[in-house]
Amino acid sequence: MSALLPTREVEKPWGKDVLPAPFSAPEGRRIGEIWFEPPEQVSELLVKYIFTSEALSVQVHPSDAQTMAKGLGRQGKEECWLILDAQPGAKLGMGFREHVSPETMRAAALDGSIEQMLHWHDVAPGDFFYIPANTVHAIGAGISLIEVQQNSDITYRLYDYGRPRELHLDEGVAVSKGEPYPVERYHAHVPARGSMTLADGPLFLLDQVAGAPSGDVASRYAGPLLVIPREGEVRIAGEAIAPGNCGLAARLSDVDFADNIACLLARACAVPE
Ligand SMILES: O=P(O)(O)OC[C@H]1O[C@](O)(CO)[C@@H](O)[C@@H]1O
Repeated sequence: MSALLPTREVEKPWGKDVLPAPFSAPEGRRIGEIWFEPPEQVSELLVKYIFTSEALSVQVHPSDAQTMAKGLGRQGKEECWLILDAQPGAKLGMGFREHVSPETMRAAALDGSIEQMLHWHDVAPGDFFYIPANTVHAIGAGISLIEVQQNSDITYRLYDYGRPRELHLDEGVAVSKGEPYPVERYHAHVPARGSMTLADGPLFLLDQVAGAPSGDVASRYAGPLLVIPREGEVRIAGEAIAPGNCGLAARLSDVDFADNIACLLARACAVPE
């Protein structure tokens, strides 16, 4: 079986007609996301590339506990973003500048002023942010990023810049934290080549490695893992996986890390039943 995960191109109103190499958008289609279909062995994680020409909705995702309480099963969505490219002035909105009540949040979502109430951060390639469930957020225009997230498609849209898509105000306000996002806790700068732990549980692990992983990193990656090459081809059980793809390895020892490669490694953590 091939290590290469199948991809899915997702059209979005905020996507791009022309994608950066090695990707390409089919003629006349505005692609916002490239998904790598989660394999059975790492079914808890979804990896995406996201490309924006306009801002995404102002949105929020629920936690596992919240979706389980609603009888939806484990459908929480925490996510994290590694910025690959950002036009000058490109921004991410994360959390609020000041505390807001649910009533104020709802009214601001309805009249659009919620956009200005968010705390917007300028971003550049190498910026990394972890977004816990319940954080109100929005990805701005002019950004390419890699997203690693829990494998859930529950997004509650609070505001969509007047685009004719459904909003989810009741569900969204109910799970939103009306507070600032602790950016110093959840932000890191990731050098293009270099090894660094980006997410260390409790839901998933994410590491960047340049060349072979250290013994410490290797010891944390027992079992199946996802490999996302950033620079150079990575071989999984002899099969070359190039940047722009995502591969599944049954075990770390199946991955051949040449000295000149940089890639992301991801695996899900065991969660209590
Ligand atoms: O509802 P929108 O604006 O299309 O945004 C949904 C997208 O936003 C994200 O949650 C990123 O914030 C993606 O995982 C998701 O596909």
